[in-house]
Amino acid sequence: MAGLKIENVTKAFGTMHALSGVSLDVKNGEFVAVLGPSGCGKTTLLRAIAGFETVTDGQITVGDTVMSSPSVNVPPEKRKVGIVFQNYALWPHMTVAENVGYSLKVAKVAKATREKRVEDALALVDLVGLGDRRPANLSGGQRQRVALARCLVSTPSLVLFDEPLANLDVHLRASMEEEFAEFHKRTKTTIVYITHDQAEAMALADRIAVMDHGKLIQFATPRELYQEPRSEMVAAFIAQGMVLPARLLSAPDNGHCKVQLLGQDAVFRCAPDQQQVTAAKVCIRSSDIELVDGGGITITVKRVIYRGGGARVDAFPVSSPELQLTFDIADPVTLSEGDTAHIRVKSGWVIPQGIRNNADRSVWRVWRKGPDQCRNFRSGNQDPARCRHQGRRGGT
Ligand SMILES: Nc1ncnc2c1ncn2[C@@H]1O[C@H](COP(=O)(O)OP(=O)(O)OP(=O)(O)O)[C@@H](O)[C@H]1O
Repeated sequence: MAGLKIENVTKAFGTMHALSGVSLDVKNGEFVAVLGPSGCGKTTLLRAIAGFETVTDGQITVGDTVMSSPSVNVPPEKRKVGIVFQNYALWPHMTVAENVGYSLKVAKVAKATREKRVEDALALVDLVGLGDRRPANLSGGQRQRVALARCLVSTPSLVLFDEPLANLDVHLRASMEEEFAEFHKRTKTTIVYITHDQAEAMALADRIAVMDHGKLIQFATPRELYQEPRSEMVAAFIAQGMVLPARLLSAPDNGHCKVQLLGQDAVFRCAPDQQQVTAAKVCIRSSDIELVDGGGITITVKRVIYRGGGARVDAFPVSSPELQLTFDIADPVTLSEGDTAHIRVKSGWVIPQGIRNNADRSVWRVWRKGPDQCRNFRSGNQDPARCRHQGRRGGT
């Protein structure tokens, strides 16, 4: 197995930049998920790593070998990169063993060696004894494992998964998730796993690369993405965090800042180098909200959905009806639509404002691109802090 280094990769289709300055360092044996909304560039990145797409700029290295750059393009079959596709792509007229051993047969590997390697690959994915079956006589999960064995048989340097569970029903997905996790633990294969399903990415990956509009927004562990999102996009995308405006009342002290949120003072977690800005954005999770008898933030309940054991409540603060708050309450559920209630926000995270790494820099570009340079072209909001720092900050 080998590591993968993606340095400043850009891929343009005419004037359309499917990838813009993407950098990722995947360690040998690491499981990295690439996550993002539809059209963010996941498939283009996978195709560039596999060699199906050239790069316009930047460099892709597997182990010590440069595979892609504007002047180098190692063909896919010479990259030793295995791919597991969403639709399995198995030959229906071949047995499982024939499917798995096909590439070795084409490469004219001797029969005895071929059989041994097929057997070993089937053992790796727990399919011993099923070599004589045809794909039609396998379950969806077993077919996906045959596809994985087929890619492992040629001892790849790394394996790319292209939304491998997208075609499976919800129960099978859960059990395949477990199997992939177990497979990775056992074999320490370097894996790049493309998905738009964040639960899947969170469950499987050592680190997750969150992409948006062709850019890498944050590359971090699942826990860090959840607890310390470095941008509004990541905060809102991961586990549907609530992004709310707040006032920052103090400089960071031991990883915490005083904030004023919806008229209430609170102490939230913040980056140690959080800048002193007046207009901050904070991210809170439903578990950060608790009902209180009185005082706190007054809310109006918009919707209550019973979920067994309790309910999910959508509400808005009376002082800022344009905002939405979502939280869970346990049985017995006493709230209903139109009720007034009071909540307290126990904790939260101040979304950092500043640039510390490549992923953050790409967010900054988002801010600079609007007709007004201090306007976020996605949210349409203006941020005075961005305007103030604009003269100092680089990045285009
Ligand atoms: N060959 C191409 N020619 C022109 N534009 C392309 C081409 N391939 C991809 N794109 C564009 O590049 C952007 C990124 O596409 P890509 O397929 O990589 O996104 P994705 O994140 O995989 O999306 P999805 O999750 O929907 O598959 C999209 O806007 C897409 O239309």
